[in-house]
Amino acid sequence: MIRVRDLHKSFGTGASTAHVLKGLSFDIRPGLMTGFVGGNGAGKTTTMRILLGVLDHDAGEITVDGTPIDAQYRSGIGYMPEERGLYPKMPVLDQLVFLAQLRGLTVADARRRATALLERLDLGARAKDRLEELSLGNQQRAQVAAALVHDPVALVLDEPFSGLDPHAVDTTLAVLRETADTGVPVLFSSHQLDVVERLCDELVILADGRVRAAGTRDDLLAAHAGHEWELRAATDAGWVRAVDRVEATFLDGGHVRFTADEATAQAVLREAAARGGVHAFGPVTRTLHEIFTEATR
Ligand SMILES: Nc1ncnc2c1ncn2[C@@H]1O[C@H](COP(=O)(O)OP(=O)(O)OP(=O)(O)O)[C@@H](O)[C@H]1O
Repeated sequence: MIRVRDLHKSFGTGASTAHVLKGLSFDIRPGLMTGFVGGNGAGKTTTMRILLGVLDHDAGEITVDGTPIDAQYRSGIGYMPEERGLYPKMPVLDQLVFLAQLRGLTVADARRRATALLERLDLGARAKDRLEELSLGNQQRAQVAAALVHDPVALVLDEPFSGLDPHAVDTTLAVLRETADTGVPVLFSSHQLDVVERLCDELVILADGRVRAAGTRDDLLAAHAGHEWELRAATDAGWVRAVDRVEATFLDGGHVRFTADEATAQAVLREAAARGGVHAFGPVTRTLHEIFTEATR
């Protein structure tokens, strides 16, 4: 497991110092896909660069299975940087083979792995094309292949799904999922909450240099469930406002939303039934989008 603890990072000096990471802590578990989400400038790319060692941190600790991360482990990480980084003029297959060789694979193994990956990512037919001849979405897939080609010990991917059509998202996801299933920790950042919600096992929500919420989607939904209820009564529900330990958050005729503990909510339900009937009643379910908006406010 990769463990990030109390990470701090500032840019600049004196009055222009920007404290970007302010004690960031989270885990990237082996075999799971961890989605790293946060608004623009939250510190996702900075954190990933520190993980890869291309940027130093000011304080804090990163460990892998309990020991401080080192250059050897870092050299085995598959990284897809925000600024991308393949050569536009070089054929796709050739540069994947080159990258894999740089990471220690033999030419034969490099070629075998690169060819298989391109096939898996639906890019087999473009293997001999120069990168610049590919559409942006296909270039993106080639970047994913580049992060995977050397059989990485971990994956750190900055916005791997941006610009991909839904089919390409699914294809890429399947490849990443297979990699995670071999026990590799996978961290990917994304602005697309719907994509993250669908694709990742765990989420880390970042705001203002700190982790604001983390866990599985269900953990987050449960932790932020609050105690809000929705009642659709057959008759006017204005009386709910006067009930002890109840706070109405929305009221329109027989439709009311209110916060209350479970027992009080059940008492409201019984009262509504006695007053003329109930069409619907239940807890208000939150969306991940609402949780994200609240956590990053
Ligand atoms: N080399 C640098 N020098 C100065 N400031 C920097 C540097 N790199 C990042 N920053 C600042 O750090 C903050 C966090 O940036 P970072 O790129 O990590 O955010 P992010 O969460 O990846 O954002 P986005 O989603 O927009 O890519 C920003 O305010 C950015 O301007």
